[in-house]
Amino acid sequence: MSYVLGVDLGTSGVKVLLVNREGSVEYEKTASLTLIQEKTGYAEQDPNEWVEQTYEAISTLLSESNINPHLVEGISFAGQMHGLVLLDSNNQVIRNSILWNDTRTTEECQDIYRSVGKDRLLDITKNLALEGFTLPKLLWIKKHEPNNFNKIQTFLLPKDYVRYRLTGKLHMDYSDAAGTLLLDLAKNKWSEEICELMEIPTEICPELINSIAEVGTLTEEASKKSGLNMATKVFAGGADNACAAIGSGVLREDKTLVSIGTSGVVLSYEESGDKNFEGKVHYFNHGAPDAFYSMGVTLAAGHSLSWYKETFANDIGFDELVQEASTVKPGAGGLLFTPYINGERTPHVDATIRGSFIGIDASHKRQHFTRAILEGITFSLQESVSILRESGKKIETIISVGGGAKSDLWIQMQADIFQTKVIRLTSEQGPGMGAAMIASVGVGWFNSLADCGDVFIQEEKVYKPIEENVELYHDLFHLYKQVYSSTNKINNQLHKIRM
Ligand SMILES: Nc1ncnc2c1ncn2[C@@H]1O[C@H](COP(=O)(O)OP(=O)(O)O)[C@@H](O)[C@H]1O
Ligand SMILES: O=C(CO)[C@@H](O)[C@H](O)COP(=O)(O)O
Repeated sequence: MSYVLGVDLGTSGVKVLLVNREGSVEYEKTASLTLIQEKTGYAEQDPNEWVEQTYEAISTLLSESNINPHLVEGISFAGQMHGLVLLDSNNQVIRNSILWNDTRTTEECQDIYRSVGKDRLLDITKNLALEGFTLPKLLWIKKHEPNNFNKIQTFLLPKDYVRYRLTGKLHMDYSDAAGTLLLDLAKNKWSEEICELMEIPTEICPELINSIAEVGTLTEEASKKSGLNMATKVFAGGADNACAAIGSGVLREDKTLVSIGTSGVVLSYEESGDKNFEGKVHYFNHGAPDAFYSMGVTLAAGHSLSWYKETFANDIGFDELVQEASTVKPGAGGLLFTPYINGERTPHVDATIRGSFIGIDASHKRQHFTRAILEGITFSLQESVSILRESGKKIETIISVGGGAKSDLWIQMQADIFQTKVIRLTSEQGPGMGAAMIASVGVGWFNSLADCGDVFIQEEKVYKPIEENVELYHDLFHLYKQVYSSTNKINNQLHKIRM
C-alpha cells in the first residue's frame, strides 16, 4: 500500500490527512494554531508556528499510524488565503502574518480605488478591494511599518511559506495569488499596472506555478523534523477553498459547495474567468487547471461558534454544545444572531459592522443562543447562495464540508435554509482531501483530478429539506436580512468606542 499526505493549513489548526490509493483517509491529525487578536479588527498568526505545527502533525501522524514513511509518495498543501508573509533578504520572516480576517486596512482599500479605479481593478483582478486581501496589507505595512516594508525581498501566502520551509523553493500558486489583488486574471501573471500604480516593487512578487506542479522534494531538516523520507515528492497545492472545490468534486458547472470553517464560503465552479459579477462575489482561479470559481464569504462563520464556545461554554466540546441546540426547535425561540463579529464581506462589505443577538427573551437558555448562532451563520451563507442564484446559477445540490459538516443538525439546517439537498462526504476535510488529490495526480496514480475524484470522493449521507422548517426559515430569513440595515449605523458609532 502507498499513500499521499494532504496538509490543510487552516486558521484554527493544521490538519494532515494520510490517504491511500483508494482515497480512504487512513489517519488524520490536527495541531492547533493560535489566533492573535491584539485589538478589534486585528488578526495575526506566527508563520513559524504554522511550520512547527505542520511538523508536529505529520510526525505524530506517522508515529501513531505506524506507517513506514517510505510509503508516503507525495505531499501537497491547502492553505488559508490572503495572509501576508514577509521575507527579508535571508528569507527570514520579518513580522507576524496579517490574516484574511484582519480588517484594519479600510484606508488602504480606498487608496487602491483612488489610484487604480474600481472599474479598472475589477477589469484586471475581477475582485473588489476587500480588507482581507493581500495588497491592502502590503500597503498598510508600507504606511505604518516602513522599516519592515524596506526589508521585504519577497512576500508569500501561508501555505506557500510552509511549503518553502519544507523544500527551500519559493513559489506561489495561481489559485492563492488570485486572492492578492495583484494577479491579472486574464493574463495569468502579476499585474505590472497595479504594482506600478500602488508603488509595489514587482520583484517582491514570487514565481507563479500551477497547483499540480511538482516543486521538489524535502530538505534534510524537513525530513528530520517531519519524519518523512527526503525523496517524498512535493506538489504546489492551492488556496484552501480551491482545494476544497477539488476535494468535494466541484470540478464542473453547477457544482456548488458550502464550507463552514473559521470563515464560511459558498463556492460555485466557473468554466471561464470572463464573467462579470460586479464584485458582488469573489472570483478566483480554481486549483484545477484553466478553471475558476465564484464565492461568497462570511468572515466569521465557524469563528462565531468557536468564539461563543470559548467565551461562554469552554467547559464542553463542540459536539455537546451543538447537541444541546438540537433540543430547541427551529427558530431558536425567536432569537436571531448575525455573525459579524469580525466585520463582513458578503453581501455587506463593511469592516465596522459587528454581530447582534436580536429578540433576547428571559426564557432563553444557552441552547437558544447556540441554535441562533448556527441559524445566523447559515442565513448569512444563504445570502451568498441567493446572489449566485440571481446570477443564473442552478443550485439544486450542495456539498457541505469544513468543521461545520461534522454536525447532523447543522447540515440539516443547511438543507432547510438553502432549500436544497445537501451532501456530506465520507471526509468533511475538503481542503485537505483536495491537497491529497493534487499529490495523487502528481505522483501518477491518476491522469486527472476528475479521474481521481471519481475514486476518492464518496458520498456519506444526503440531507433533504424538511418542508415545515423550510417555510419557517423562509420567513425568518427575511427578518434576518433586516438586521444589518437596522444596526449598521449604531455599529459605526460603537466602532469609535471599540477602537
Ligand atoms: N463537532 C462540531 N460540530 C459543529 N461545528 C464544529 C465542530 N467542530 C468544529 N466545528 C466548527 O468548525 C470550525 C473549524 O472548522 P475548520 O474547517 O477546521 O476551520 P479552519 O479550516 O478555518 O481551521 C470551528 O470554528 C467550529 O465552529
Ligand atoms: O478569506 C477567505 C477566502 O477569501 C477564507 O476562506 C480564508 O481562506 C480562511 O479559510 P478558513 O480558515 O476559514 O478555512
